[in-house]
Amino acid sequence: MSTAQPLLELRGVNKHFHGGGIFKQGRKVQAIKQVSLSLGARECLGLVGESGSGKSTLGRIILGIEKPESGEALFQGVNLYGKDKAAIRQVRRDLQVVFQDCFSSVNPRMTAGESITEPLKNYARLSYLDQLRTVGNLLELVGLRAEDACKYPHQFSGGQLQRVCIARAISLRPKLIVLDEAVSSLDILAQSQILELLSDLREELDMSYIFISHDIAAVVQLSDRLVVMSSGEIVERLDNMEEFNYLTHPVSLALLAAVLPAQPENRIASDHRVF
Ligand SMILES: Nc1ncnc2c1ncn2[C@@H]1O[C@H](COP(=O)(O)OP(=O)(O)OP(=O)(O)O)[C@@H](O)[C@H]1O
Repeated sequence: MSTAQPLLELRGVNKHFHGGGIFKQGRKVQAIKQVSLSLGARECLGLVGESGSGKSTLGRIILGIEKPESGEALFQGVNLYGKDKAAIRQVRRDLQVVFQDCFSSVNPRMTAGESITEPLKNYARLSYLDQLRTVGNLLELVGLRAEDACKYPHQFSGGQLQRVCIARAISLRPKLIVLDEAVSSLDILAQSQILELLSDLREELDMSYIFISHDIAAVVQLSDRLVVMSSGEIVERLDNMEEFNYLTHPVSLALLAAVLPAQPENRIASDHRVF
C-alpha cells in the first residue's frame, strides 16, 4: 500500500443544522454523519446522492467554508479548521470550486476577464499586461477566445459561461476543484463538452476533482471512484468504476434507474445494467 499522504482526507466528519423559519426551535438535521474519505493527487471522486443527502454540505466542508462539529478535514496535511491560519491560507489557494449556476456565480457587471482575474488578485500582484496575457491563455485553455475577455455574462451561452467559471477556478492552478453539480444546468451537448474539457484539463494541469452530482451517468464519465450518499452518510463506495453495474444499495439503484434508457428494448439484459 502506498504511504503517500492523500491530497484530501476527511476523518469521521459530522455536521448538523437546526431548522429555521418560524420553527426556530425546530428539528435538528444531521446533514453529515461520520463521513470519512480520502482523495489522491490527480484523482476524481464522484459524490452522488438524492436531493438533501448532504452532497453540497460535504463539498463546503471540503472547501473549508462549513465548519464541521466534529471530525477532521485535512487538505495537503493541513487541518482546514485548525489553528494554523497561515497554513490554511496557503493551502486554500489550491482549493477551488465550480458551481451549478454559472450566471449567479459571476458578477453581471464584470467582464469575463475581470471575473477570471479576481482570485489571482488575492494572491499575486500582476501588471496589466500580465493580466491580459494570463486571461487570454486561460480562455483559450477552456476553449474560448482571448477576445471573449471583454464580454459580459449575458453575452455568453450557459456552456460558454461555465467555461469562464472553469477558467476562473483554474487561474491559480489549484490541486483540487470541487465541481458542485457543475454540468447539471446545461443541455446534453454542452454537458458532454464540459465533461470532456474537465477531463482534458485534469490531465493537463494535474488536478483532482470532487464531482458532486445527482446524475450518476455524468459522474461515471469523469470519475475514477464513486461514493453514494444518503441522509448524510456514505452508503456505498465503488473503487473500480468498471464495476458500477454491480452497485447494490437501494439508493444507488434508484440513481441508476433514473438514467435508464426510456425504451425497455434498449436496456441491457441484467436488471440494472445501464451503460
Ligand atoms: N444552511 C442550512 N441550514 C439548515 N439546513 C441546511 C442548511 N444547509 C443544508 N441544510 C440541510 O442539510 C441537508 C443536506 O443538504 P445539502 O444541500 O447538503 O444536500 P444535497 O445533497 O446537496 O441536496 P441537493 O442535491 O438538493 O442540493 C438537507 O436536509 C438540507 O435541508
